[in-house]
Amino acid sequence: MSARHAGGTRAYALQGITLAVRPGEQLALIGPSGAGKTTLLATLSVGHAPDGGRFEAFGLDPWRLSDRERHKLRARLFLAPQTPPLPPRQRVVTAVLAARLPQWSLWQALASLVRPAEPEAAWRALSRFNLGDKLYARVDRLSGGERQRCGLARLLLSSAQALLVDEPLSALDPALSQLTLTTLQQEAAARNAALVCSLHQVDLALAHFPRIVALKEGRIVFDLPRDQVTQAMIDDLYLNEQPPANTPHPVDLPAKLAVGACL
Ligand SMILES: Nc1ncnc2c1ncn2[C@@H]1O[C@H](COP(=O)(O)OP(=O)(O)OP(=O)(O)O)[C@@H](O)[C@H]1O
Repeated sequence: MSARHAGGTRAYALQGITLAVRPGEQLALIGPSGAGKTTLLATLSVGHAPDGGRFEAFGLDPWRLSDRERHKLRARLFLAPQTPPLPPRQRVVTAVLAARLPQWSLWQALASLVRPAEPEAAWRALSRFNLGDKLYARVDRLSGGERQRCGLARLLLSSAQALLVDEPLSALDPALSQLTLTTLQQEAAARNAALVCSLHQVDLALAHFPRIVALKEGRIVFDLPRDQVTQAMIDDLYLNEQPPANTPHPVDLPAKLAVGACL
């Protein structure tokens, strides 16, 4: 399977990806910035159409389904983006309960905007991420890490069977990082859901996940059980990710940059 983005150069963001994830399986996606982790998660969650090859979710090709059927299929997958799209003026309780929308009738959904339908369920989900005290806080008053966990609490309230999580720890301290990964893994195990989690923290990926998939420049570099991943493989994956020893002098700038052309 391959994928590219509409804008920019139309270069492939993913190329020749072969990946099968079984129910209940837990894997970490690692790789340098720009490797294609977010694009892969968006493709797996049926948010981004592949540009070639074959892709199936739960045995169905989502892009051959009707809009209605594809919508139904999407409810079986939950993508937790790195920055959750939470309406700023909403209360946390309402934002978290939005995960229930696919399970509610229109009237239940509208009524819940006025009076939250299941505040206890939202509180339980938030508490698992140590955020129960923010139940009635406004979303735009949360810190970055609190927003991130609020987005993950939504995942707990969904009924998805595939949990796709993009860099859940980017705004969290070490203790909360451990709690967050443990909670996600317990939840996935409890519902026998697949868990695919992109991480920049290679040590945590290796400590928590039995299968490690490494991406670089849109391709899978390795897909191995963690005990077969060596330090040399990791070093190689992140090779060239260090800042250059000599920052280019302004006179070396390409002509386009020098005149500020950005179109
Ligand atoms: N909306 C977009 N339009 C055009 N190109 C994009 C878009 N989103 C991502 N890309 C490009 O696709 C490639 C893969 O990006 P992607 O965000 O999937 O990488 P990533 O591994 O998640 O990176 P990071 O770790 O920095 O989040 C990059 O070259 C990026 O510049």
